[in-house]
Amino acid sequence: MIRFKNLTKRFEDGGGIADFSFEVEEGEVFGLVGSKGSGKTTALRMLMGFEYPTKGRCAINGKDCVRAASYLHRMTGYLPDGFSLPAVLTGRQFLRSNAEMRGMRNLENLFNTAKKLDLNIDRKIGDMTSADVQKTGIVCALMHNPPVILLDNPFRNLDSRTRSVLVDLILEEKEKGKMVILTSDTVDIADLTCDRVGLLDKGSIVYLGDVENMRENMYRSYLIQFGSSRSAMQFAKEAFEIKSMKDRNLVVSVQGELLPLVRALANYHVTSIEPVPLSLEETFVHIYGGLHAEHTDSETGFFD
Ligand SMILES: Nc1ncnc2c1ncn2[C@@H]1O[C@H](COP(=O)(O)OP(=O)(O)OP(=O)(O)O)[C@@H](O)[C@H]1O
Repeated sequence: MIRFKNLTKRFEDGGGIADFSFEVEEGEVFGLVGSKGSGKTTALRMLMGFEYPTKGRCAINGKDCVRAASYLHRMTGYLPDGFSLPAVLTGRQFLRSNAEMRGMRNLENLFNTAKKLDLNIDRKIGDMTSADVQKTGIVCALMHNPPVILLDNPFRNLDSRTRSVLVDLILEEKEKGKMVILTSDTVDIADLTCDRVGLLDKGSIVYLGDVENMRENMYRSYLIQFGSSRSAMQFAKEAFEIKSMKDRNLVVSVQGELLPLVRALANYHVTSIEPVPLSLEETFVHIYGGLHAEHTDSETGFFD
């Protein structure tokens, strides 16, 4: 189990994290979601023992993350955010040297993961695209089959096809009983992969709970194109929240269940429906405003 107990880190610039207290179990994918500078990287670096807590502690399987850092590194796969790799090495050379450092003999998992991600490991890292560098980092984090997986912004730089491969890889790890924490600055990624999420705002967890629960309460908006502007105007009179209207296009918002919207649309000639992504701010307003947080320490006012 990964355990945060009142974990607090305060940097000189006032940033950091405040009073994290939660647990992540085996077979669970936990998402830390927040905007830039909200403390996601700090939380993972503290699990790696790279930063000393100002207060509180974090532990993995009962072992303190600072005191037992080198022991814990052996059982952890860590993908840092915005890392750089040695440009002169090929992917294969880099991954092999990491495998050697870990004392790995069987490289099957390394090659399989690279293959799933469609990564050519024989290219020089200096000649790789940013997506391939990210894939190399992901292979490095997963290749030794670690029970603990910490992925900082893992979907960064990846195209939509690779994103869905990575979602499958993460879900496979979960099925194997791994403990996974990943970070994201968008809720949709967490929605696809995580069992639970913690929404971070300025270093504090403002909402912690099941993705299922978040999804039920989540607002979603759809851009709906009708066959004619007359149909669009007719639909606008139905009992749905219309965010905007232009010619035969409506942006409609719904909370939770989609079925009522789908049922109502069945009576109209609709030519296309596209989801409109919510900004993190909108998500915060709807989720934080609409739900009682299971745990929130923002009122401790550490950063005040
Ligand atoms: N080593 C450090 N020294 C000083 N301040 C730091 C350090 N690491 C992080 N901070 C500060 O802590 C805050 C949180 O940073 P952090 O990198 O954890 O946020 P983040 O949510 O991961 O952001 P991003 O999405 O940009 O990666 C920021 O205000 C940052 O300036």
